[in-house]
Amino acid sequence: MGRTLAEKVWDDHVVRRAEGEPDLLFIDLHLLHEVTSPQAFDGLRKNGRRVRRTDLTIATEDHNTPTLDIDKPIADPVSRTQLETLRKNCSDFGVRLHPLGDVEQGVVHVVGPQLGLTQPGMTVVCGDSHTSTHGAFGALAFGIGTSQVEHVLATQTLPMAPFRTMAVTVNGELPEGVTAKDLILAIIARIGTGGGQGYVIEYRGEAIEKLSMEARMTICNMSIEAGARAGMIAPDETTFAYLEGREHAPKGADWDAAVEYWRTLRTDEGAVFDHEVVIEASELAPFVTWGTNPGQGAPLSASVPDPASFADPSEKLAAENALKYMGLTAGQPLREIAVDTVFVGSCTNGRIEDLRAAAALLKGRKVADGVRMLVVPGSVRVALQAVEEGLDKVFTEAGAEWRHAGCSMCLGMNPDQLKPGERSASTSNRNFEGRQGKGGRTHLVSPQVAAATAVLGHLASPADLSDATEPAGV
Ligand SMILES: CC(C)[C@@](O)(CC(=O)O)C(=O)O
Ligand code: SF4
Repeated sequence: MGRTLAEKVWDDHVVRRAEGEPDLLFIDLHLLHEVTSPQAFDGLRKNGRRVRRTDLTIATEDHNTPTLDIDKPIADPVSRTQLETLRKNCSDFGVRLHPLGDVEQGVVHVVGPQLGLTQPGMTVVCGDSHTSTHGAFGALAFGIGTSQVEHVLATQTLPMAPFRTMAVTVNGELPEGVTAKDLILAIIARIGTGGGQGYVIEYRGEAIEKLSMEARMTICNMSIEAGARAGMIAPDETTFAYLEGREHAPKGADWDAAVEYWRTLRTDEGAVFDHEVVIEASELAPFVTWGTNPGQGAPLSASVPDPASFADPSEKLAAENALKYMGLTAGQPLREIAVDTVFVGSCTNGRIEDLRAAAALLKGRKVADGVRMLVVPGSVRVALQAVEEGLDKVFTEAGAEWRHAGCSMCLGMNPDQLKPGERSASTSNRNFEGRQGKGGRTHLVSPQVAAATAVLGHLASPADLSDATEPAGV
């Protein structure tokens, strides 16, 4: 029987297989950041171990870093300790580090692909659940815990329990104004935040093949929000074009050999997935979350749902609690929800394509009075590219704040936070209670919806900025 893409990559990395034991996989790329690496390095020290493959290991600073006054001492003592500890660990163990201020610094899941480190057919791990981002390249990429970070640092291998395979096939084409973010939010709403539990999801179909690499990264990034171990998209000409010439991508004859192998990384005809989901792209519309998990979302044209409409008792209770925390009323049109903050950034939507999309809508327009908009590039390279294209000027002239690269307001671990009761439209990936700051309320949106919302001051889409029409969505 044929094999799926995920099974092929897995099989190519088994270094030990024994009856009744998990396979031991070789890890091609290990990414580190300041939050989930300190204990792992301490474990190496305690056992007198070194980092087995420093050439396959790279670190960056992103979660605790400020996005303003980056040349000043880090004010917050916890953040300062996290960053100083990472710097000492990387120096002590000989691990490459791109620290705050370095031209290659940025959010770890933006930096890996941009350096050409993430490649088709690789196994990629990081102590971060959004490592699934790298599956956009046809890599088997997944988040790991601190003890697993230590195991990989020490051995460059990882014992892994087997996974099931799920195909999410998206037929047709995304309608105008409907983006990869709307698609992944709709998929999560469809299968639920636990629907992907134990699965590696392969996204397939015409609509997926038409996506850029940035859009594919947005999709794979949020696979974890459906509970999936990883998300993958088969590499193709779009992938190769993105990678060719990047710093760590193969060159010359190595490039040719690599592409020859990468072309084999496709699910075989006749291969059977454990589960299949089919989505009609034409039915989709701009999507926003109303609740406190990424699965509590709906088309922007809809209204806040009535918790009584949920048949499942746990979903009903979750909806009741969510509306309470979010300060929303059942039946309230989502377009009538006013926001005071808009955040464009994160490893979900902080790349140059995302900034271009937001800038295109903000050009010649103003951020609404009373709305604070932060635009935070996913990396310094993205920021430099944006400046070269004049996007920073578009944002500042519209009244938005143009910041330095980092995770920023995606999570409340650095100065960029919501105050209690503040409400944001955010291009990040999690809307949990307090995610962006204690008492903060988060609506997950695409960069396009974020920009339209910033201009109008309430959840809105590009169609609301003009007399364009858009599908209502399902
Ligand atoms: C909390 C932070 C370290 C993290 O990056 C962790 C994770 O994704 O696993 C997140 O976005 O939640
Ligand atoms: S941008 Fe957000 S989701 Fe991504 S790694 Fe940083 S904190 Fe995690």
